[in-house]
Amino acid sequence: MSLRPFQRYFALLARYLRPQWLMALLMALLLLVSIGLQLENPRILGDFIDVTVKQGLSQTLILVALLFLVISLLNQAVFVASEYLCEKVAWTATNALRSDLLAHVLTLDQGFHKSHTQGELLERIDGDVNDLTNFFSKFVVHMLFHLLLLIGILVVLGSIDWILSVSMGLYCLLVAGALTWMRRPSVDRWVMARQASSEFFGFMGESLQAAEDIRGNGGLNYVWQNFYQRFSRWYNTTCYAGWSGGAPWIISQALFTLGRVLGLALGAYLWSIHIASPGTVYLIFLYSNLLMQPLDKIQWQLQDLNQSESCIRRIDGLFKTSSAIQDGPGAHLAPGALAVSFEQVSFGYKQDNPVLQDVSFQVPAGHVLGIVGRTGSGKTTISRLLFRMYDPQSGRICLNGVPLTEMRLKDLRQRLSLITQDVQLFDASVRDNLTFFERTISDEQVLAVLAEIGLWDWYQVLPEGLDTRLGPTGNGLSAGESQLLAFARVFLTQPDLVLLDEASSRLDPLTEQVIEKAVDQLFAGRSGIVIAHRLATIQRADEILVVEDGRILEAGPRATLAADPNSHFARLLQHEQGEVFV
Ligand SMILES: Nc1ncnc2c1ncn2[C@@H]1O[C@H](COP(=O)(O)OP(=O)(O)OP(=O)(O)O)[C@@H](O)[C@H]1O
Repeated sequence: MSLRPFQRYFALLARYLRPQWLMALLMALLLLVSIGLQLENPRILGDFIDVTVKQGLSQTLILVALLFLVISLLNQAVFVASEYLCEKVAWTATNALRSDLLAHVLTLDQGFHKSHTQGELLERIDGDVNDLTNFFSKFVVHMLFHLLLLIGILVVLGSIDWILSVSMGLYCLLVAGALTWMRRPSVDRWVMARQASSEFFGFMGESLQAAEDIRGNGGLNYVWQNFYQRFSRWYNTTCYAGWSGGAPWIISQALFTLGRVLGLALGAYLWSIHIASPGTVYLIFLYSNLLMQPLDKIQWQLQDLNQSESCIRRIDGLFKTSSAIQDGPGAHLAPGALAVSFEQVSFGYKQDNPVLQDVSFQVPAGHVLGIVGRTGSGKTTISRLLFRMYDPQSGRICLNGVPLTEMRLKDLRQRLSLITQDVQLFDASVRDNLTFFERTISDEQVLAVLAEIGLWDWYQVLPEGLDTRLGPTGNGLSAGESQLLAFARVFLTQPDLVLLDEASSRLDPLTEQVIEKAVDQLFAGRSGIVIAHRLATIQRADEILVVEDGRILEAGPRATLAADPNSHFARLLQHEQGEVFV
């Protein structure tokens, strides 16, 4: 049998139990005490029988009975204390593992996140770890506890007669071998069951998120059908994995019965050759019975390990998934407005499906670039590349002449801000939603920004001011108000390059006018990129880029292009009446 899975288990255990070594030590001590007490009680019972046979009812008998009671009570108290410690150790370890997994998943690139549903990731971060609770607490402790108990029983049996410990020891080896051999096949079945559960939760997450659209578009039947199919698959694979553990259980019960018979037979044999008294024969029977307890528990733990192993494999796999976007060495960018350059950039979300081809343009520091183009022409992709959500397949992108790949991701993203039409709000206070949990931003700064962008009236009716909770996904805010909050965030972070991707698309003309003034202030002393369908929203742009099918159709200073009647941009302007879409 390969030792690799065990190396994996112990690496994981060592990593998450080491910080709690004191608690784990205490747990081990209680364990030893409990073993001692469990081994002592049958001895007392044996003495009780021998005293009864020799002396009949006597004071010694009462003392022996009282001792038996005290030790039983003590054993229960030790058991409760050790269970408490097990739970504590397990929760601390699994919580640390959960946060490490979450931190790792958050560093993974956009490509990874687009190819996994939120529900699936939740199940992998929480569901898989949840199933390891027993592994972290009971597995080690119980395996250790029951192995020690098993050794203790064999030693005690050896103290009666060596034949007892040798024969029962051989029997234990036989049972352990059989259980290990039967354990392997069901691991893969548990992996399938875990995958089916991730897919089920992935689907549920997606459906709940889109509940409004599904109801509105009559898609309930589709949801029910899929719910049923995925749930059936989860149920069937879990049952299949569970049943595959049934055969080892039945065989182990048969082996345990064999062990009890062996104990009785050995006791009878020793009694027949006058080595054992009736009390000792009973003692041998009790210890043989007691031997079944560690064997049974070890068997159950090995069953549980099947499930744990499937989770450990998946957790391992997640940890081994690395981001396609690697952090740069940390090139420094001078403070102030940033110049942007795209140099022959080509990119596709899939290798053989180019979305941008040979795109080159420059935005001098402090200038604003307007990007226009038809739906699906690649405008948003340009902003994603600038944020290094993805890396281009060829060409390079620079800020102030420094390639993005040379910069630390954190430094890069601190210098840029992006507002899109999809504003992500959190179930947190208005303050936290605006400052993105940054405590160094004062309330005065927040209030000044709210007044500046026309949200003062909205703020004044908030029941608890900045402490008002917005509720899940910004409950209670209109789409336009959410977009205004996104503007407020950017005002507070003071970036050096601002990207607006259809940022004012959900605002009414009056609110847009208010925001426009604020945006003029925002662009002062900064560089900007504005992606827009409505030409009116790129009035302030210095340069214009017209994109079509992932290529640059036209580029140049806005004034020059507007003045050239042959330019594509001028033709678009000529056709613009009110709201004309490009
Ligand atoms: N995550 C993704 N995975 C695969 N293909 C994508 C992904 N995002 C966008 N695309 C595809 O890339 C192309 C360009 O998309 P992009 O969002 O950049 O266009 P756009 O010009 O911003 O469109 P719109 O004006 O509608 O926002 C489209 O064909 C789109 O289907």
